[in-house]
Amino acid sequence: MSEDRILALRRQLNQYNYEYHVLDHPTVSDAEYDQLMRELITLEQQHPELFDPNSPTQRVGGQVLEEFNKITHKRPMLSLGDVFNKEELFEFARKAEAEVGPVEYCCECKIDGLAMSLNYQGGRFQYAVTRGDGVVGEDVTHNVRTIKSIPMEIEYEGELEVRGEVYMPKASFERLNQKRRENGEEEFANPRNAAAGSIRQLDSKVAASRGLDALWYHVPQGPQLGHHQHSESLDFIHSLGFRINPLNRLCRNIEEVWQFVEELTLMRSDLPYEIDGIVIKVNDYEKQQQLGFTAKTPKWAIAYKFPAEEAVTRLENIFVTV
Ligand SMILES: CC(C)(CNC(=O)c1ccc(Oc2ccccc2)cc1)c1ccc2c(N)nc(N)nc2n1
Repeated sequence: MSEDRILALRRQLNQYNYEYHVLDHPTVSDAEYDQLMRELITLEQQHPELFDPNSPTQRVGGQVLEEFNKITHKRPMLSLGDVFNKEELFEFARKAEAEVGPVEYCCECKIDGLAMSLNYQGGRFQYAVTRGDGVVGEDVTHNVRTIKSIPMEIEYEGELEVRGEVYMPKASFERLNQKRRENGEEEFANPRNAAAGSIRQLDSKVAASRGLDALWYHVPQGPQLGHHQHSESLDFIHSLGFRINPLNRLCRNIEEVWQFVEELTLMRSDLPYEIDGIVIKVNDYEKQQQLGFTAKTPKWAIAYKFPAEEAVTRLENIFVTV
């Protein structure tokens, strides 16, 4: 029966997407994947009554919007306070530990992309919304659907929100600017601008061509799922089929956090994506609750920011030309 075949093909192709884009471990050849996809496209054309926006066939884009709708976040997407050196970082830790005693920290790369919130209901992807001003963002569902490492179906029946960063890998950025140079178009200044420009395309075929990816780090339901960011929350997000950053690290104290900062400072240029800092979070949710928030930012998390690279490059140029 065609409907059974369509549902089976969708499940199978979603599984192959997960293996290829999340596990980096495909179990079928591209040829076999393409053949199944062609079969599903044909069957869906014969059965328009079975159209499903979450079908694997819809991930290549094709929807062109007139404008972006706005969506109000169910919970605010908070911003982070910044620190710029070791002294300020240690002061952040001293203040937190003065209030709640010794704490462990979860350290995560601060990917230089754009913050995104995904909504799922009944195990199915519903919409994606940008951070915007933290309260209201733009509905970019049609473009986020083309990011193949984002699952369209998850094993979670209730309503779930997952937050993270959509970004353009350095390799995609180089390819895109190479193409723009060849077409005499203006190049993007950096991967962050390129990602923001791509996710704000009204034509999802353009977004689909940009090689965007995403990494996830927050579920507002976190405290209901366990007691720590690392690793219950991160493991939960990963178990649902989302990509999380393997570089996330649990640090037993602020000295270990500083070791991690020094390590990442050295390896930053070799990463496949740009980072503009490291996010350091008090790992225990009860202690996060005790520390609370300022007007706009958590008192239990901080962003350690790297010195801006282009500034360093410019200085080098000045010395070189002199
Ligand atoms: C820590 C948090 C701000 C997420 N947390 C939240 O957004 C958040 C939001 C409401 C919360 O609780 C409230 C619930 C209702 C009202 C107010 C707060 C708790 C956390 C954040 C922000 C940016 C991040 C980034 N660029 N990279 C990584 N790796 N992690 C990041 N983490």
